[in-house]
Amino acid sequence: MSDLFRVEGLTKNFGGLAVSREISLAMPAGERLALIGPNGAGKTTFVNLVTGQLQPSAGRVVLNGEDVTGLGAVERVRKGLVRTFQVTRLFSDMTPEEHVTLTVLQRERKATRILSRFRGNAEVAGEVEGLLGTLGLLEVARRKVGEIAYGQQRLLEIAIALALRPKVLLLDEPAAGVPSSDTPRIEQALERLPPELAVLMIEHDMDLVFRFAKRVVVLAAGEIIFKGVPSEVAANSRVREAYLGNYANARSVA
Ligand SMILES: Nc1ncnc2c1ncn2[C@@H]1O[C@H](COP(=O)(O)OP(=O)(O)OP(=O)(O)O)[C@@H](O)[C@H]1O
Repeated sequence: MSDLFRVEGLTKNFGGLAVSREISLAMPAGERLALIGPNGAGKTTFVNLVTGQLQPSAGRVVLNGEDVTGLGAVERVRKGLVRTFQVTRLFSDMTPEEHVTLTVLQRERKATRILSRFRGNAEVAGEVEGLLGTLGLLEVARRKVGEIAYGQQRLLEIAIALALRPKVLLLDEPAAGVPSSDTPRIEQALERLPPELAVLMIEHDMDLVFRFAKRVVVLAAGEIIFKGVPSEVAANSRVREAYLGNYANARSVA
């Protein structure tokens, strides 16, 4: 019962198609969990069910012992369930500093129309600087988002999510679309996430998954087919068959 977060029997049907089938898993504070699986396995649907973008056909989402299944996405964010998206949703004419400042003000329910008034607010500015620093974005804090590297844009999404003070953070493919030369930057930023935060990451980059995750959950056809530590996952025959075969063979993982 010490789990910070858990889902029980989470099920979603689209018409006759079962996209999530009785998914149950729990995360303690400080968790670093990777959710992997082939395209169409239902990973994004799962995140949508957790964060309230979708309502389940059956099952529960429980945060800090509270059943939040009936709550909408905004209420869940306020309770600490926060996500990033597979594709960036930023304003190209605004700077990282402005994005994060607006998010902090929104969280505090301050009027965001008067952003300029808060620029000089030391408390807000200090928090924003800390968040941008955690994600390695201080050097581009005042550049327009449209002018910074795509990898930095993905990191800014995480900074924005952190500005909402999550307890559970769901990262939907943080390295998707990022050139491989930039993935170390993403990896370093992920290492600096607050230790008490529970993080669930969907990712196809297996090197990143195996370096980041303490535990791995494998989804195939809407169902969990494996839960375990990274060293076990590559050796599991069901997982190799469903997903990892090519990766494991390429790396000679026994
Ligand atoms: N709104 C919807 N209506 C009907 N089917 C849907 C809907 N959303 C998703 N699906 C189907 O559910 C299945 C799971 O999709 P989902 O996007 O969750 O998979 P995924 O594991 O995130 O895939 P990817 O790795 O490609 O992002 C797919 O077959 C998809 O076509």
